[in-house]
Amino acid sequence: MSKIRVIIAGPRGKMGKSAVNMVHLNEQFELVSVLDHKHDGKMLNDIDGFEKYTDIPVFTNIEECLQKSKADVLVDLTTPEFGYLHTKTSLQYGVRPVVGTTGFTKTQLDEIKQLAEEKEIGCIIAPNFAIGAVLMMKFSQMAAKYFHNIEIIELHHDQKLDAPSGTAVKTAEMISAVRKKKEQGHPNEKETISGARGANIDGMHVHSVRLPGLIAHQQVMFGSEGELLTIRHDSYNRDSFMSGVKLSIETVINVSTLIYGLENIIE
Ligand SMILES: NC(=O)C1=CN([C@@H]2O[C@H](COP(=O)(O)OP(=O)(O)OC[C@H]3O[C@@H](n4cnc5c(N)ncnc54)[C@H](O)[C@@H]3O)[C@@H](O)[C@H]2O)C=CC1
Ligand SMILES: O=C(O)C1=N[C@H](C(=O)O)C[C@H](O)C1
Repeated sequence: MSKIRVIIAGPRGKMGKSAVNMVHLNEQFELVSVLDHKHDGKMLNDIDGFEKYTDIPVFTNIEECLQKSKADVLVDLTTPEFGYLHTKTSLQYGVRPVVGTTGFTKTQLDEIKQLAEEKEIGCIIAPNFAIGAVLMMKFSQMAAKYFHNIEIIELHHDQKLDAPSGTAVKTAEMISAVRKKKEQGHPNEKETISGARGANIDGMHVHSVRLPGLIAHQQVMFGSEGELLTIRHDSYNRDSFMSGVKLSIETVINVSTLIYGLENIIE
């Protein structure tokens, strides 16, 4: 069987570095190029820390990268603004996106879905690639059938650009799909300082903590009379996300629509 040809966008980032290594170590994948916003025309092994990855060109222009690389899959681990541009352009060129980048709006997700369906090629957008985090979301969805009072607390490193996290938004969406419509807290509740009750997604409140030293953590708290259920997941390093990236690359080759969330592909 021929190898799956992969481009990684954002190779020098925290996630990008782990993804470059994972693709390099997997025999069924071939890293054909990387998309960066610097180092155009260089080879990846010219960049400090990447000496062992030979014969991999660096592009800064997405269209040139897609035209020259003959790739099957583009893995995007960049920023909300560029991740969206890369995903759309990749679909336009018939290269299947696997997107870990978070912070897309609902409208952007709808546009991407429409484009993937028009082009009849797969696209996977996974707000969280860690299997434990996907289980945390699924368990939260199960618990929400029995506990209707829910607060979500997500905790991340202080370099994160988007808040709330993609995982928190996805968790709230999955809960909303099974929970009767409900506004959390007292009906007459008033914030004396704006933001005190966090973001409100379908009546659920989401609190974003940003601190150096943290990686990626979330707890979903379910309160009821005399009891509290807390479902928590912690990622302690970026390798925790790599089995999900690998599964997504393998899966995106065989689908022809947008899959939003790894819970739709893990059994
Ligand atoms: N789905 C998941 O499981 C996970 C998703 N993420 C998301 O992945 C994204 C990246 O996260 P980190 O690696 O922690 O961030 P980071 O800031 O360490 O890396 C982002 C990289 O993107 C690069 N970049 C920026 N603009 C670019 C452009 N126009 N073209 C190419 N590269 C560009 C930057 O140079 C940087 O190296 C974020 O949106 C984050 O929320 C992070 C961890 C897990
Ligand atoms: O920026 C991060 O680090 C992470 N982002 C994703 C999110 O927004 O949920 C996934 C994970 O939480 C790490």
